[in-house]
Amino acid sequence: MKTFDALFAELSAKVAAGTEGSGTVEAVRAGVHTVGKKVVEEAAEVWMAAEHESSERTAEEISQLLYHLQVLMLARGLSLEDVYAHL
Ligand SMILES: N=c1c2ncn([C@@H]3O[C@H](COP(=O)(O)OP(=O)(O)OP(=O)(O)O)[C@@H](O)[C@H]3O)c2ncn1[C@@H]1O[C@H](COP(=O)(O)O)[C@@H](O)[C@H]1O
Repeated sequence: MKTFDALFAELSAKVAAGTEGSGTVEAVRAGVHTVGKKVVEEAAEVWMAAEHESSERTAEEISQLLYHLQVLMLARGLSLEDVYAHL
């Protein structure tokens, strides 16, 4: 099972390598404005799933929000440590 840290390491490596065919690389190239809108969209989907859908659907939407938050971190050049420092 993939963890938050393992996903971030995977995405960081893809962005650093500029891996062609990677949706993450494409999203980071699109920039903070585009990724930020996706974060807001995914957050709304988490809210709706939590209120109206199953626990499994909610967990799935949360996983997508976590992914898009990591893409936003990469687009801003933030590390896990930058964020963990505030937890
Ligand atoms: N965990 C994820 C992940 N979660 C969500 N997403 C993206 O978020 C989208 C889901 O958003 P929506 O629910 O809005 O679905 P959608 O409306 O059909 O998607 P869009 O039309 O908005 O792209 C998916 O289509 C993926 O593009 C993810 N994309 C990639 N990953 C993981 O990231 C890693 C690297 O992926 P690549 O960069 O694509 O190689 C791999 O381990 C993947 O499993």
